[in-house]
Amino acid sequence: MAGFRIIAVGRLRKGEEAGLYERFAGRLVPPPIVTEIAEGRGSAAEVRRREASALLAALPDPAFVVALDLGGAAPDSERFAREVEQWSSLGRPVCFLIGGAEGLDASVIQRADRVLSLGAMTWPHMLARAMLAEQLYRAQAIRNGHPYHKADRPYS
Ligand SMILES: C[S@@+](CC[C@H](N)C(=O)[O-])C[C@H]1O[C@@H](n2cnc3c(N)ncnc32)[C@H](O)[C@@H]1O
Repeated sequence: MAGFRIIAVGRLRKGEEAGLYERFAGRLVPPPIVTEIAEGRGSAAEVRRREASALLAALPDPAFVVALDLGGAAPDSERFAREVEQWSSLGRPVCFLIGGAEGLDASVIQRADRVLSLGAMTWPHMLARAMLAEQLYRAQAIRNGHPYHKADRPYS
């Protein structure tokens, strides 16, 4: 399967979030390519707009864009694994976009082919990056029948 790209606002500094991200991203074959966008300045709307221009400019052509946003659909892990496989079969670079403290601008949501929620709670963007890496690794485990994913728990 071709690799994923993560285009995210902010710099992941050495620390616990980076360790968590590396733990899962390092198990992905191939590991994701990460592009980091500088945090915008100004009012919340300006920040979103500036970050949106940089995020959209960083997209390769013809990207399949998955925007991480609270307003998106929240599939379970098995469904996410199936979707990831389907997106990967399109022959387009699959790019996950993660916003900064002010969230993603409407223009990014409009450009997205899919808007993905990690649940109804708001997570810090660096944690969202690590959680995305974990779910991509889980999707890989589901696809490969690896025991990392215990499909029947907690019900069996
Ligand atoms: C601190 S959050 C932004 C919060 C902002 N007030 C909003 O409502 O979008 C930073 C980024 O992390 C990601 N994020 C945080 N929680 C998320 C969730 N539950 N689902 C999907 N993405 C999330 C999104 O990309 C978001 O733009």
